[in-house]
Amino acid sequence: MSDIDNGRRLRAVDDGLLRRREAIADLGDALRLLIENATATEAPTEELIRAAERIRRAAAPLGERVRGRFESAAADDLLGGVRLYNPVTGAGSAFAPPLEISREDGLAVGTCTLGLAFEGPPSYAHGGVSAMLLDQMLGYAVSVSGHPGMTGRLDTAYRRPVPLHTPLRLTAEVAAIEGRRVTATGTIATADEPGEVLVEATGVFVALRAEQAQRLFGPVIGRNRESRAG
Ligand SMILES: CCCCCCCCCCCCCC(=O)SCCNC(=O)CCNC(=O)[C@H](O)C(C)(C)COP(=O)(O)OP(=O)(O)OC[C@H]1O[C@@H](n2cnc3c(N)ncnc32)[C@H](O)[C@@H]1OP(=O)(O)O
Repeated sequence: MSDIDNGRRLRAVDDGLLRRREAIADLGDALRLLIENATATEAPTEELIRAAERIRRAAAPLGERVRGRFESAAADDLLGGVRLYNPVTGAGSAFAPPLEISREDGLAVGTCTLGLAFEGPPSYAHGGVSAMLLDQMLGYAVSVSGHPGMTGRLDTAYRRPVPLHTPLRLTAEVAAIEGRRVTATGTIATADEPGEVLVEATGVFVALRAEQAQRLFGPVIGRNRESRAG
């Protein structure tokens, strides 16, 4: 195959991957709409019965070819940090708000709006959801600092309830690095009142020893390398 043919083939692969990622994000949007509407609905009972049938029919073809626990999604790039089904940030995840994270002057800043599916106390977010968002925020700050690790401890202080249907602003930053331990702190506030902290968290992330990483993730990383190569 000539270099030009090779280039065309590579571009076709890239276009195919891009198209698949867009399709996954679009399916994720549809699923999130479904979850929010199914949580908020006061439609007649007959409509609920019909909807359940239609949803089961729509789900069936997706279940015909599935991956197992140790296979990452074909459209993911594990080593490159692309995780389309991350339950907090993944565009393809039905559960994910999704939280969008970027970096602003060394600070990780996240934005999302929580719907009724995330309700704990009436009209406010479930406390576990706030902890999940902060775990991801802190984990992101720790990863981009170049010292990735797994959450060993996450302490959350719930100062005020987190309102649903309200744009939120989250922050996170690394506070200390001591050997394999990285401490990070983070907050949740509303976008309108970023100075009023609703929830704050401190997390300790522990870098894995090589032997630990191999034991926990060896099978997944091995398969990811194989699929990249082939
Ligand atoms: C650009 C790229 C962007 C990518 C973005 C990606 C974002 C991803 C975001 C993802 C976010 C989601 C992330 C998730 O959801 S991670 C999923 C949730 N976490 C887990 O499942 C972790 C389960 N636990 C373990 O695997 C082990 O216990 C770990 C790995 C944590 C420790 O292992 P191990 O037991 O072998 O450790 P060690 O005994 O050798 O101790 C080592 C050091 O660590 C200190 N220590 C240990 N435990 C704790 C503790 N609980 N509190 C405080 N400190 C602790 C210990 O004192 C010692 O310190 P020192 O004595 O050396 O000073």
